[in-house]
Amino acid sequence: MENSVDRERVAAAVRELLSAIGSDPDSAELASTPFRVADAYSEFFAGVGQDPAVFLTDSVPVGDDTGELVLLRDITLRSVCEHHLLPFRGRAHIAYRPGSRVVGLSALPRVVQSLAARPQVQERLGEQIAQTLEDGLEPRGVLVVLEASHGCVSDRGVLQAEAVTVTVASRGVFVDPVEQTAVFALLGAGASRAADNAGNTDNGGAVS
Ligand SMILES: Nc1nc2c(ncn2[C@@H]2O[C@H](COP(=O)(O)OP(=O)(O)OP(=O)(O)O)[C@@H](O)[C@H]2O)c(=O)[nH]1
Ligand SMILES: [Zn+2]
Repeated sequence: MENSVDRERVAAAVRELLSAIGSDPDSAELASTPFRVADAYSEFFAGVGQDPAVFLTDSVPVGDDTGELVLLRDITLRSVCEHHLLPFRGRAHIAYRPGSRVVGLSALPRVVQSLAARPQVQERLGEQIAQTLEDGLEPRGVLVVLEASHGCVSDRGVLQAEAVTVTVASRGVFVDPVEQTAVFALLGAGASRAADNAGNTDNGGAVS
């Protein structure tokens, strides 16, 4: 997949950043840093300009007797907050009840990874994952639970190293809090935090 990150420009910006903080970008110790950071940014922002729908094109029809819950829990989540360009990381849980189509399980983490690899806020990321699945699979319902620790909350500012942000995004049948509860029960302890924070709207709740 094409990567839109311009490594040369990132490296030049990092040289400028190093100068701005009073370091010498030409010192032997920092000589490789600009391109190392550029390589890291190429990973962090590989999803910019990508269409995550491409990962759902191989969905397959299923019979009429489906519609029962599919849950892929504990998907590794790594993104970058758009406010501070610091990482936030944790887990994504995706539940859906199929309509007439299901998708290979690996497609779900690929959608997460694509949408996470761009400057994000957690609430929008969850909503975008839910909407991508809604549009691509036309399921009876989708529920996306994200749990993440934010570097900008843990390592600077309020310095809350233990704080975990839980967000919920729902579509279709999972807008109903009763339907959500069944998924939270399967998710166990992490899910009870989600349930506490979910509220009863289709946009879910968020606590930083
Ligand atoms: N809702 C939400 N807020 C976020 C997310 N990531 C970071 N933030 C918050 O965005 C806010 C940015 O606030 P600002 O006042 O503009 O920035 P700041 O002065 O660095 O804020 P502090 O972190 O409080 O020092 C902070 O409260 C962050 O905790 C996110 O994914 N969702
Ligand atoms: Zn931040």
